[in-house]
Amino acid sequence: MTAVPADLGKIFDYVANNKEKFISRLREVVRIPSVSSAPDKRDDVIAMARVTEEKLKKLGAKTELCDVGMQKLSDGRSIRLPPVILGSLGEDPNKPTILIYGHLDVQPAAKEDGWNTDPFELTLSSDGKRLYGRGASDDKGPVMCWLNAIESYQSCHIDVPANLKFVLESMEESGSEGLEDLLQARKDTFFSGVDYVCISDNYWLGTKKPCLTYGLRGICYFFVEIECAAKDLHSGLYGGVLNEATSDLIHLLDSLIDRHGNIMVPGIQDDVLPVTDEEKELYKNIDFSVSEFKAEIGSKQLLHNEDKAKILMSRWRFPSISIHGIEGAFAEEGSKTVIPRKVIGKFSMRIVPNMDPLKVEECVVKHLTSVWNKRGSANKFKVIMTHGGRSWVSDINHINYTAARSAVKLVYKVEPDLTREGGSIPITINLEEVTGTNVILIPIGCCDDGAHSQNEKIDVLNYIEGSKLLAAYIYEIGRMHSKET
Ligand SMILES: NCC(=O)N[C@@H](Cc1c[nH]cn1)C(=O)O
Ligand SMILES: [Zn+2]
Ligand SMILES: [Zn+2]
Repeated sequence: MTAVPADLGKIFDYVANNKEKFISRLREVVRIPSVSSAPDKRDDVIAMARVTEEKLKKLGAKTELCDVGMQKLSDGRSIRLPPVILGSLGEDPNKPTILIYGHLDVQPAAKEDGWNTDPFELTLSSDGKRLYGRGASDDKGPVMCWLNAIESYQSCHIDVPANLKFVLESMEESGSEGLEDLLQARKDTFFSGVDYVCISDNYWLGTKKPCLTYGLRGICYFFVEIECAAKDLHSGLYGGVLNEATSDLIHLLDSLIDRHGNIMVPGIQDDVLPVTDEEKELYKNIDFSVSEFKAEIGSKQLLHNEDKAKILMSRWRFPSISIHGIEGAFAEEGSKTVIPRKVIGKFSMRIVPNMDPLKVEECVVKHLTSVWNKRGSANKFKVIMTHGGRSWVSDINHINYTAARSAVKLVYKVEPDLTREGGSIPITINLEEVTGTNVILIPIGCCDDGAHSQNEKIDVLNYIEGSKLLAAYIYEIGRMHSKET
């Protein structure tokens, strides 16, 4: 393994010596409940953007809070979308320019959902190893790692070897509404002259070995709505006299996937590319333990039980459908005997390269409409795709990946695995298109961080070494780019 250059060594020491300060930085932002899907939290989402903008300004960045318009809510109201931060630090024509993307919004979280601690109060575990809190790993922790890295360069009086541009949005967990239009509007201004794009918004495949990620699935999100009455009804007085909305909905949802996880929507598999022999080889070398994976999710039996490649392919390169919930259905404690008047089923399909969200929409709407017509219910039926984002696969031979691999080796002293991921960051492909350059995902946290789940955490080690990693990545881009040009 190569030795750490002296300047980078100083930066690594600074990061290590400022662990407490960097943890406090994360604590301050986890405290802001910036839940993008909750309209009543919109002021907090905006506050989070303002606080982060101030932090960037303190580091000397030029910033702009960009208005991206209004959001139409399902009840017909409109509220302002949170602003997107565009920032730039350095404009040296002799340096490469890296565009950094991150998001400041989080998934909802409540103590009653089963958190052991207040989700919006960053809490250190008693052994001092883990930091619990919503957004600790997805994605406030990684965004703070960038700030920690820049502060470390500046405090060590070491020139940052790249110009940095930032695009920090606050609607990622809700389909990145407004961002695509902003990218298009600023294509020839802010987003021009970018040499490399880097995103830290995903996770290691396991808990021990770092990885770099070159592919993501896309996502098509659907609402299917059934209405059976003008008001909620007493099931003793009205049960047995009408087709209930919830039964109709469950029938529709059950038509999407079979017991083996096969998607039953006709046309969906048509565009999925066959697995090549070359691809099969790649899966063989990936460090992934099926038993650890099963233990992590707490599931006794998987669909492809002991087959590592099949499990990874099901997560990374085949489509899947998940049913997320039913709005309007009784879900609280107790035994309420209600017939809900209207229910909305929410499900999504993760999509893979060569699949088009518009075609997916067409297939799903056609399938559900046909199942509905066969059902013969007199109720009202509506299905819509609320957002559709494409998948993304990158070129791992680009200098962006060479620099990141080298950075991982400098920090973690291992060669990273190159992975794809089943989650979606739909804006990734737009960032690639608008800048016309390569995108890399550098994950900071571990697979067991519990993003979107109860007790989300980031390991102190990942947060601190992650700050070093991003500093080393900037360093290696600076070094390799000047060699290349
Ligand atoms: N860390 C990335 C992430 O969690 N992305 C979300 C994106 C999304 C799309 N629609 C709703 N959320 C994901 O679920 O993959
Ligand atoms: Zn995220
Ligand atoms: Zn997320």
